[in-house]
Amino acid sequence: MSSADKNLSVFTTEGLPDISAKKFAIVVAEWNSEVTEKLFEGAYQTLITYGAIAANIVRGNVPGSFELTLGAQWFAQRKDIDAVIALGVVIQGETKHNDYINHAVAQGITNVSLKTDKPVIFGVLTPNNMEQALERSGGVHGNKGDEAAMTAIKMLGLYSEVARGYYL
Ligand SMILES: Nc1c(NC[C@H](O)[C@H](O)[C@H](O)CO)[nH]c(=O)[nH]c1=O
Ligand SMILES: CC(=O)[C@@H](O)COP(=O)(O)O
Repeated sequence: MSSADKNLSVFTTEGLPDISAKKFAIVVAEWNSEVTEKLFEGAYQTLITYGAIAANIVRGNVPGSFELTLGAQWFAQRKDIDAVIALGVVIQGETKHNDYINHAVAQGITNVSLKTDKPVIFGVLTPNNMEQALERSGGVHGNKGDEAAMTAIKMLGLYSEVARGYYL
């Protein structure tokens, strides 16, 4: 299923955990900031809508999506941070540069998540053009930022269930 078949801002919300005491870091790439700001707004608002406290949401900017990995790691290593959301937009250019960035960030974010044992969410759009980016940042296909925030919330819920022996 692609974003065209599933609106990124529509998700199931039953059984979400209480996140009022959870602390989130949102790392935002400055490249294509007209789009990444929309991703940030979506992620921030979704966290607030589902119970996060504004004072428990911190933001850090990085120059480009390639730097999201290290930025995310700096936050994820902090004891007080429960989940990190990495937001970026890598638009296809004339060369394969975008492929290198995309694969590095996807793998890098995965590594940070596993290394720190915390949800580190891949909120990176990899569109062919700006039109596709806008469609996925509050346009016809919803907002990847909303989806990224909801993913963080759901992963925290699963973690707390597993830690409490819910699945034994
Ligand atoms: N072209 C895009 C970039 N490029 C910059 C890199 O992410 C990186 O900052 C640079 O290579 C220095 O390490 N970044 C994006 O987020 N989006 C792009 O479309
Ligand atoms: C992410 C990109 O593709 C861009 O920075 C590079 O564009 P190009 O491949 O046209 O050099």
